[in-house]
Amino acid sequence: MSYDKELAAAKKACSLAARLCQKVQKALLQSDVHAKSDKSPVTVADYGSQAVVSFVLQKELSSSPFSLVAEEDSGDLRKEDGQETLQRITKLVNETLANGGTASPLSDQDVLAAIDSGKSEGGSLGQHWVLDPIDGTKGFLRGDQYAIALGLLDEGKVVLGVLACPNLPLQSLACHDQHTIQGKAGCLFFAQVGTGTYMQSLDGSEPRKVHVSSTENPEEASFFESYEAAHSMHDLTSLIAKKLGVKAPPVRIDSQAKYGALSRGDGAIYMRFPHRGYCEKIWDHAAGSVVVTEAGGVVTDAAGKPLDFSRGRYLDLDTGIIVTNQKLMPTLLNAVQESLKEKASSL
Ligand SMILES: Nc1ncnc2c1ncn2[C@@H]1O[C@H](COP(=O)(O)O)[C@@H](OP(=O)(O)O)[C@H]1O
Ligand SMILES: [Mg+2]
Ligand SMILES: [Mg+2]
Ligand SMILES: [Mg+2]
Repeated sequence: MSYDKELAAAKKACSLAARLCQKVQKALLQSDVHAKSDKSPVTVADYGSQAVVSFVLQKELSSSPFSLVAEEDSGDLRKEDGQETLQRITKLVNETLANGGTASPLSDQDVLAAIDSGKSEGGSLGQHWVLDPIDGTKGFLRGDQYAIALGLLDEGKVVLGVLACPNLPLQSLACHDQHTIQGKAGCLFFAQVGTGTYMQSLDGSEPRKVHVSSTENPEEASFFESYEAAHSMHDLTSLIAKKLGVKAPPVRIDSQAKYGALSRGDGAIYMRFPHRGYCEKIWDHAAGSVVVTEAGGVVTDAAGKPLDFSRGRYLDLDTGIIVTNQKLMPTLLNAVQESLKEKASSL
């Protein structure tokens, strides 16, 4: 089965959403940042990006039934003190759609409806789009890495993924000082199951096929992890890296830009170990995982099991997520399990 039509719509939707985000990041005002009920930040760009992607997908694929599992909802925008923010979002969405050649101005109500079409529960039957309108909101607020991440589930499996990374340079991160990483145009990664992973610049250069690093020697491998220590245990990853003999310091960047960078071989390993009690969401990994696996990589939980995207909005795992190439995976898995045991026995 080919998903060419869906892929074309997904690329268009993410590229437009990326433009909206770039505009907001340039002019970021403190008043555009709000705290959600779980205290995590959300900006007008998170909402605007979700509305743009949802609207473009529905317009481009109007003949197919539409189901979207997305991070944000419009609850706070419907409150009395959300009206001004909503108007700003509507204006941004309309400007972005008009610049992208998609006319028909949306009302505030249309924007609320577009955002709320992301309330699907997903699951193992039929097709569901999975969207993180801005993954790495904390990175976005710092002026660092973030991604618009869109995947498609078919019968519980991720069959396509698009990652728009507006601040990721086209050249390898290995050539950059990680504190000054900023790309001019940004990157668009896309993968369809069975056909490989491609990368192009967000302003539309010719796509090129990408592959994960082929290194078999963990000493030569560098590894990615979250910038935010609250999102992943940096002490545990440092123990694992030491066991593996990894020489390079960790590359800490926000968002699924890590999966994109790994898919083109900028580094060979990505490790993510949330603190106790955190439950991973499918939109934080759906697009990234297919981008990496189609580039020849492997994504598993810390027990070596593949990620199961068919169980609803959450991934049913509590230990962590590890990503690398096929040759390094057994060595990485060993080091992970030994380190987890050591950590448990030292508590
Ligand atoms: N305590 C926690 N542990 C692990 N992940 C967390 C977390 N709090 C938030 N996150 C997730 O980490 C994502 C960012 O990933 P990274 O750490 O790789 O930059 C966030 O996505 P959003 O920014 O879309 O909310 C959020 O879903
Ligand atoms: Mg968030
Ligand atoms: Mg996210
Ligand atoms: Mg997000």
